[in-house]
Amino acid sequence: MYVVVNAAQSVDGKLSTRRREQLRISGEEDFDRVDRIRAAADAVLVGVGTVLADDPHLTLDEEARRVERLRNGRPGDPARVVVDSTGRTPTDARILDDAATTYLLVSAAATPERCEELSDAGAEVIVAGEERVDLVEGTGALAEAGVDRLMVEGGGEVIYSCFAAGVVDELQVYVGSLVVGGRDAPTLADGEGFLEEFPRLDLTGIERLDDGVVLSYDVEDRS
Ligand SMILES: NC(=O)c1ccc[n+]([C@@H]2O[C@H](COP(=O)([O-])OP(=O)(O)OC[C@H]3O[C@@H](n4cnc5c(N)ncnc54)[C@H](O)[C@@H]3O)[C@@H](O)[C@H]2O)c1
Ligand SMILES: Nc1nc(=O)c(N)c(NC[C@H](O)[C@H](O)[C@H](O)COP(=O)(O)O)[nH]1
Repeated sequence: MYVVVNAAQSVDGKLSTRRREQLRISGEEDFDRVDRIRAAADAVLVGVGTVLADDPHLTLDEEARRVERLRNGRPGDPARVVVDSTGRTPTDARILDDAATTYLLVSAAATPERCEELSDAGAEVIVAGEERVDLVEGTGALAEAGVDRLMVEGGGEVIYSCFAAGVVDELQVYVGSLVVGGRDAPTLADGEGFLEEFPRLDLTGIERLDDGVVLSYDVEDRS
């Protein structure tokens, strides 16, 4: 499986404000770039923190891209994936509508009752890990379900865990020209943080879009 992480951050590395409310960092050109990455992916993954904060839909904005996928024998929209240890995704979340398949990666900490409620609401529930979702196991299960190309759209906790699990191949970051600040605002990679063996990146592209810049990287020595 090939995994590409995409996020939009302020110049000081924040994904949103300290209130963890959705913040529009990207402009039109960058959202179009995001839509292109989604269109190339078999599935788009977010953490439950992002579902609770943003209630994202994660489908394609551009109808022509949906038509092109269908013409190539693929589902019109990529599948959606939520990393959600205990199954906190609301059953009326937009991500659970019938626009595309939605996988919920839960851990053994999710009760069977909650898993049943979520599968009744339309989710394909996959158990991976004991307390928290194990992303090596979870991405392995997605690969078995036919996901060859996975896009990770955040948030900061899940992006950190993807790097810690060694599953990331590529990172694209849009740096918007604003300062958000706040020691508690989510950043590109939160979690516990690395003390050694920092993931090293190879800068492959710099592009000016809207009033910001897209930085593209390959991950070196993916384990
Ligand atoms: N600017 C952007 O590109 C962008 C993208 C996505 C989200 N966001 C913002 O980020 C914030 C949400 O990010 P976040 O970091 O709070 O949440 P997140 O989306 O990264 O979800 C984290 C949650 O997932 C669950 N989880 C289960 N297993 C896990 C594992 N192995 N590793 C990590 N998490 C695991 C935990 O409940 C954890 O709290 C919101 O404010 C949202 O608006 C911004
Ligand atoms: N690329 C990008 N630029 C931003 O400025 C921003 N706030 C996000 N945020 C990502 C987050 O995951 C959002 O929830 C989804 O971008 C919403 O996706 P939908 O439109 O509902 O499909 N992403």
